[in-house]
Amino acid sequence: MNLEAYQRILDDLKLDTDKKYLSLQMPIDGFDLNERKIFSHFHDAQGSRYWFRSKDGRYDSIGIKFQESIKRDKYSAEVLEEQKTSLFQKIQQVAVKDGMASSLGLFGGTRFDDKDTTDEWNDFGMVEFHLPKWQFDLANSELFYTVRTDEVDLDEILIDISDKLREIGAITPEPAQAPEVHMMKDIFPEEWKALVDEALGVLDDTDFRKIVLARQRLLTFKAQADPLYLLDRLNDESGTYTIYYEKGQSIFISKSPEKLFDIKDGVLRTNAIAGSAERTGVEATDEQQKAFLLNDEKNRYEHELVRESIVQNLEPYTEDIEFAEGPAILSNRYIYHLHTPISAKLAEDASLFALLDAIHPTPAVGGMPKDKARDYIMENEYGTRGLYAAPLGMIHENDDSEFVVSIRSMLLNSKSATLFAGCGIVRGSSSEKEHEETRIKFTPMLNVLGVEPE
Ligand SMILES: C=C(O[C@@H]1C=C(C(=O)O)C=C[C@H]1O)C(=O)O
Repeated sequence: MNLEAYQRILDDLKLDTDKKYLSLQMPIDGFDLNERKIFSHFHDAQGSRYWFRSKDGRYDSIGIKFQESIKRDKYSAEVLEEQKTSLFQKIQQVAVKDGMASSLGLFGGTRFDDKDTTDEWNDFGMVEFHLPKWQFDLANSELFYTVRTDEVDLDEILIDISDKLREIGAITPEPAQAPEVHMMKDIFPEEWKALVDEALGVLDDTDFRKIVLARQRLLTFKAQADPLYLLDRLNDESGTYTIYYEKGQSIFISKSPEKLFDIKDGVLRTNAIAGSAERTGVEATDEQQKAFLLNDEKNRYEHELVRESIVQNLEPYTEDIEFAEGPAILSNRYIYHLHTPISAKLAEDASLFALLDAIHPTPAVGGMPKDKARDYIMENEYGTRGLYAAPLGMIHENDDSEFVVSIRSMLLNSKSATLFAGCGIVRGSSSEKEHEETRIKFTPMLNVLGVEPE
């Protein structure tokens, strides 16, 4: 950080007082920062923080203190586009140096559906994207510091920021303790199996082809879980996304293997993921598991439904859709999936929020046909999905973006955690096997909580 050179840029800057915010972009490579130190330093901002790290490392972004948010109670692509445009218009963006790598982003997403609830999801709105005061881009070692133009002092700001960064860099946080589990139980396990059997009946009798049904496991703790412990544990599983999202009194966490889509320079990339087999950790067995998955008719059928449906949903917004003919194996720590990468060039007039609406929920987490499956889930599943299986991620002014399907996830409120896991029900599924598959899918979140899976 070359403070003198950056100060010269600010000395020449004309502060635009018509804008509400000034957002300064600066390198932070001279400071020894990580998520643990940053969260530890900003503990007072609990309830207004996020960490988002993508699978391929393009994003490793931490946001502290939401300054302003795009919010809606009902999803409307048009209104959200307008809100996004008008939020970015309120910001004077200044880079203290040329040629920096990243751009200011908003973090957030939507709930799975608009089921009206007054329950444990209350802290998270239907649609919310946040502009944080501090946005650390750890992937590129850059910081976006966003303040109100009527509060900024251009002579002091750089010194204040660098003092703060030095202070954060010097922190050695205490080792954090796992939450002590008081009770762990599955929510309505038998009723869930009965619901799967009922859904199988519906699949036989109608044009329904797939319904994804999720269930929950509840854990209670002796005391509230320590965010620093959870952050440490989130580093434990590579090859997945990391979402850690605090809002009000709640924390939502996901270790999803599944990208919804990303957009860079007008090209959209997504993938079909469906079809699962346990990864045991025993090499010979795991080779058999993979071979089984690649050749199993039910899993292949389920996978093709998902791929077909994604391609169909993308068609109105894209040109030149490309994907491989057959699926490959996606290996996660506890589970294998079938997956097919898909890419397409975005049409000139494609809108980000319209695309989001068109793609979500993919049949990997909703079903087919999409709208009927969503209604079936809303009416029949126990509880509310909220952010489980919902799209969460980062968006930018130019529509570059990345969204995750927030599965392998949980909600923490006060002294409890609710874990979510679902699986695709197609003709030929068995409620016992699906119950077992969802049990395996709880493992990543149990691992984050430091709880041995049974
Ligand atoms: C719905 C979940 O997982 C989804 C369902 C899958 C399946 O049924 O085979 C596989 C991967 C995910 O797309 C979940 O983990 O909760």
